[in-house]
Amino acid sequence: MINPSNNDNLTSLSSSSDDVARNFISRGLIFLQDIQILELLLALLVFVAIHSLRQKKHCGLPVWPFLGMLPSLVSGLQGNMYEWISDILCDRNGTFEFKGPWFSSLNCVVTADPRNLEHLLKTKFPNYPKGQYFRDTVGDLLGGGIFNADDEKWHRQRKTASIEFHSTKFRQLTTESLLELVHSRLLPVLENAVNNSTAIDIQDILLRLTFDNVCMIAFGVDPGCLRPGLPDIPFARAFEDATEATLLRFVTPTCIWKAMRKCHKDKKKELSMQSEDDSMKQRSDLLTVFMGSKDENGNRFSDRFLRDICVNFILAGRDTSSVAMSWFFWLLDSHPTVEEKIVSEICKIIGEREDLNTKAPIVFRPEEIKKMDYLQAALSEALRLYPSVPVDHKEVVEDDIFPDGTVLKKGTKVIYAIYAMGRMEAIWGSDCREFKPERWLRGVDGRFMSESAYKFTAFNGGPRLCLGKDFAYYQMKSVVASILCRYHVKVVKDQVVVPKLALTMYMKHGLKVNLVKREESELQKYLHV
Ligand code: HEM
Repeated sequence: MINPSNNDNLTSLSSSSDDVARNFISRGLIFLQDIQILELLLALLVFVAIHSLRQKKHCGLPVWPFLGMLPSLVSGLQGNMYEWISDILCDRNGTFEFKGPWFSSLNCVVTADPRNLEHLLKTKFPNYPKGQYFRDTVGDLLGGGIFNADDEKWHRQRKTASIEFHSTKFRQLTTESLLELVHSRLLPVLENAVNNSTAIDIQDILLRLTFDNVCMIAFGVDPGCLRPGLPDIPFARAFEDATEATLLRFVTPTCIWKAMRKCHKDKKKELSMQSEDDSMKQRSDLLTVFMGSKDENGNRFSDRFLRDICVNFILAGRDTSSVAMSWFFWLLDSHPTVEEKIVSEICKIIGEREDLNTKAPIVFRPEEIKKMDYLQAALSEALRLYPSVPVDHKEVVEDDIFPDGTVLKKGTKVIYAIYAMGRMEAIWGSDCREFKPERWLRGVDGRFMSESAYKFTAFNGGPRLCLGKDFAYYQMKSVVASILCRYHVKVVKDQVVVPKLALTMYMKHGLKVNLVKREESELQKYLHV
């Protein structure tokens, strides 16, 4: 208790009341400071909100101080990124400028305007190379290979590969290897699944098929991914890991290089033996052709460069067509009339055979595959809506202006949104989101008519048009026709189908299907129309 007569007590009373006052003042000051900080934060928030709202009206997307459009990109990444880009591009009449955070190199121009595509892929081709940024990102995996090369380095590879792709020997190799793969490997695996009544992941099976096929074409070696039991192949797994790692820029794909080095050392040994043994069958795979070629100085290509060539070709031809077929089968599941028309076309073509034997298993001939116009239209329509390469990119060398008026500064990155292009009413009309193979057919006899490569950009366009386009169509038509004339492909209930965020548009969860044998009577019905 406090005694008023006691000085000490009084002193202590007065000092404690001073303390209380001091405490009170300092707390008040802290409180005021807190309020000021709060006010400041509130003011900043209001500023940012007003700023972003004003920007939204101005540019289509909010541009946040320091962060640019990053918050919108992050929220776009939560859902379907490609749909998000498509919506913005439709809203912005085909082109928009993405502003990344100030500390990043994400600034770029995104376009889906065919006039701009023609400009950058053809008219001003030298001004739009892949560029340093791309080379730095994927250089560890692609090295100096065709995908990663520009200018003379690209031109040299393109010329050699182009001659090879158009040679009779190469066409023969691709046709024969595909026939073998379909009949000795794909169909037995499918038949096995039918007999065991098991659902299969058709995307996985098709990826295995095209991986084996492209390895046979690129360096004459069959890795055997598509076999009963669907074995895990370390080389294929290493390739997958390395491409995924490249996307994330955490790359050290030594495992691939070791595998590639081994393949091509074996090939060197084989070639040296070949010169000794003339009776050995002549090989016509890409590696053999490049090993026999010389550079502009008359020197043989280095081992490292040959390895890059192989990696690039595998990457180009490995997943693109299998992924396209997977999306195609998924679309077909909900479009039975399209399926009926494809089967009817196949049967009609088979029915024209003079030596038709309805009891023998159907093995398509190359000239029959080429006649399948409706099937080609249906595959093109699937690729229009689900292009295997959903976005691609270039870098601006010198300041330029796009035909739509967009100003481009030297060094700007340009993204062309192939997926979004299939969803632009301005390009394909109001039914652009519908799966309609008929839009590719012309005339009374319904012949397939290709579209401008700057409108339908699934295979790129201009001097860098996909080198494997004809082969890819041939491969996809052979595989699809061989499956559809034997089975109905039914997607399992509750299958979630969404694209994976990667350089190639895989289905994130694969595509589980049940195969149902097609009745003989159904084929007979079409055979006699
Ligand atoms: C549906 C199947 C395919 C699609 C949609 C497709 C699409 C493309 C695209 C978009 C490009 C341009 C890539 C870029 O420059 O960034 C390209 C280039 C290329 N494709 Fe394909 N492709 C397919 C199948 C194939 C196949 C099966 C092969 C080979 C066996 C192949 C070989 C190439 C090559 C070598 C290039 C590089 C051309 C160059 O840069 O000059 N493609 N392809």
